[in-house]
Amino acid sequence: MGQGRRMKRGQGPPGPLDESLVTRKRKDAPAAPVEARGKRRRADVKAYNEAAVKKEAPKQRVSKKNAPPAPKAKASKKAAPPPPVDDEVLHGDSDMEEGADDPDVMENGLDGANWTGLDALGSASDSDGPDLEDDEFPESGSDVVDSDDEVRKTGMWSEDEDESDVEEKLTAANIEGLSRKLDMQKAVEEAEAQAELEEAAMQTNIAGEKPKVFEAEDEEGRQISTLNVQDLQLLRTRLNDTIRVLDDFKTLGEEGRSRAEYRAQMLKDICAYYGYSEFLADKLLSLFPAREAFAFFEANETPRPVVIRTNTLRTHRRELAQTLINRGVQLEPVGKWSKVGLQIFESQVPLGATPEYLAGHYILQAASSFLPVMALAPQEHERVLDMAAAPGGKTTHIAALMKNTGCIFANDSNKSRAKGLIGNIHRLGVRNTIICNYSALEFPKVIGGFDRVLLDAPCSGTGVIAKDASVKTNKTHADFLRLPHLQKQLILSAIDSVDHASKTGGYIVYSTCSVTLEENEQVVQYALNKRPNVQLVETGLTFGKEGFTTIGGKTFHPSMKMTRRYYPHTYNVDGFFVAKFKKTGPTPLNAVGADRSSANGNGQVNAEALVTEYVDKRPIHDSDDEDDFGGFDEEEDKIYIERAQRAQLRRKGKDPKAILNKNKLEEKKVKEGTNGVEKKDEKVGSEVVGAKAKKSNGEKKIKDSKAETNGDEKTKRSGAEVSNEKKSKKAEVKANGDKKGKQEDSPTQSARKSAKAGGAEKKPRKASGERKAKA
Ligand SMILES: C[S@@+](CC[C@H](N)C(=O)[O-])C[C@H]1O[C@@H](n2cnc3c(N)ncnc32)[C@H](O)[C@@H]1O
Repeated sequence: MGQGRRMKRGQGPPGPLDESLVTRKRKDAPAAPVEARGKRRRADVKAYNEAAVKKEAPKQRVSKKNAPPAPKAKASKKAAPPPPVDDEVLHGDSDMEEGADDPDVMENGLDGANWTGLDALGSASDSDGPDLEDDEFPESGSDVVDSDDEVRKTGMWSEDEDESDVEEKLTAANIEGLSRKLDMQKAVEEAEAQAELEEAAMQTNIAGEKPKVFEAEDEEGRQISTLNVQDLQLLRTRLNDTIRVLDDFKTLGEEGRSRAEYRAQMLKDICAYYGYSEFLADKLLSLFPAREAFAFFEANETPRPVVIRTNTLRTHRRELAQTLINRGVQLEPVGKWSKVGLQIFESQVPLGATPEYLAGHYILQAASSFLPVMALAPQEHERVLDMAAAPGGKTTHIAALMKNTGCIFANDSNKSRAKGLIGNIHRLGVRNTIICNYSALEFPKVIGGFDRVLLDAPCSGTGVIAKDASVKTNKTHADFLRLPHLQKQLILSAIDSVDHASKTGGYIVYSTCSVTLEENEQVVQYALNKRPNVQLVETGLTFGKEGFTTIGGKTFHPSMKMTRRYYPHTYNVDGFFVAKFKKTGPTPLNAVGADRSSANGNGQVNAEALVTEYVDKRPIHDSDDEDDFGGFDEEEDKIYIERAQRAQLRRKGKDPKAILNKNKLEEKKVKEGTNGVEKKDEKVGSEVVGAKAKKSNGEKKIKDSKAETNGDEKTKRSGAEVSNEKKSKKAEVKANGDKKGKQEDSPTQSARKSAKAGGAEKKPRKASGERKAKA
């Protein structure tokens, strides 16, 4: 925890829920701006929001001292009108099992702070799909997968109630608990607001007077640069003054001082006040105008609301809400933008240990983590790859949207995290998911041809500083080289793993819980440069700021505005980034040189491209359009396939010679016409051995891929002197023994390499050498 955070008033465990907001929310239209409250930080954020709306420099200081009196929300239970008719849903992202280090993991603290309100963010996107509709109005015998009927039938809502009835009752049940707290909260806030006003009256600069930001000493003669714990208030005052000046530099700037000097002072003060390293504070400060940056840093000091996502594979939202309310949980739907989430205001039971939690009726998940999955919009019966899936918040959401149909490959390179993924998948009743433990860089060699791919990339976590304050100080320049490099490689893997010809999909979603350019726009731009066969498309998300097209002298492709940015200070969600691509065609052979650098004024992407080792991750296509990728050498493939078959059969204790000879005989017959139609795929026992069989399903694909790899490796190891019988025999034994078969090249790649290395005619010779060796 940084110094600033430690020292700051009101820091530490999440504060109590400000229920005045809840009441206000019920009273006001959902999209109404949240009223300022007594707490200093929130007043600052409000001031920022107001300034942004009015687009004029605030005349007064922004701090709590200067904030206008906060209108008090009426706390009375009676005063609360019925809730909006539209059903809002709350959801969260990660599970408690997800581990404290996971950005998705929610803190246990409950804080209702919601100054812009998750409920004011537009309506749920289509991607929440019919599941969610069902969730709203479940019929008996609906699509709930597991039998938790006893939990579901609670009598709060009868079958024939309409939506508004349901909402009214849900609200009524909640409001009783909420209003008690509201009364207490109201009294505290009024006292606090009054104190702040008095304090502000004493300290506010006279309007129009130029703030003296660069005074070396405060009025008591202390050096401002050596401000200590007791001087936080002074630091804050100076921060406010600096921001005022930067807002209206012409009028308020001191003579002889440049903007850069004020900015440098602000940077210094932010580091001191909030406890950031100068490196990171500078990076974050550069993303926003001064006032907005301040709001961002402020928001990072407050926990985000606790949210749970209803698992529609097991229950319906309103039934879950009813059950939890009965257990003493105060909750409310998150907003119209999602139909599966519930925002938790207070709970008398640990949310990670309720019977409903253990039965998989919900998962604790940050609201922002819904967004990439909503953008992905997986369809029933599709094949979906979640490349970095652990601990599974998004995988299980995808499974719910797909109603447990189709097939999800949930991959994570971290074995222990993958175990958490397994746990969540079981708990939530997901049955359409295969878990893998590869580096995602190995895709699509592991398996490709997906309808959709989600890459929720490993990142620096600058969007979740409220959850993990260590990010403030532990991120270095090296991290912002290493992570973007990995992200760039991963995004190419993601693109190459998608089937551009998918009838229902062909989409890739890239997301991070970071707000830096390096991990977001620059990665997306890199993908556009390297893969001209993708383009950005709308995410379908109903809120979020547009991605940057120009910032700080950098220029990105105009379509970057279709990406979405989320910030704690604008939406009260974790900082997040979401981009959606559509793959429009196969990756061309000249992908390395593919360049859209005209879109990038600073040439940065190209420079990076030069130092980025190109890894060919084009999909191993098995369809008829393989020629698009340079074509196959059938003869050569046959040799590889045979080797793989032999190895496979030997592993199974069968005699490869006998079986393969028999096959050859049959093949000969077929070719001679003795056997009717020419067959391409043949079977040995129950094993599919034809290269083209891999298109039939994922499992077969993996088998073939492994088999091919064995053959490939063997070729490599035997080298150009395969005529040496001993060597090739050894190589074969080695390759066959390598059951796991660390995958290296696909047959296509291998063919390309060998063609480059010295002509196709060499290969058959090698192979015949090996055959001789075996004989
Ligand atoms: C942001 S987290 C994913 C959170 C997950 N999508 C969810 O919703 O629960 C990033 C994950 O990437 C994994 N990871 C890091 N490098 C990887 C790689 N090269 N291949 C696959 N996964 C990787 C990490 O282990 C981590 O679990």
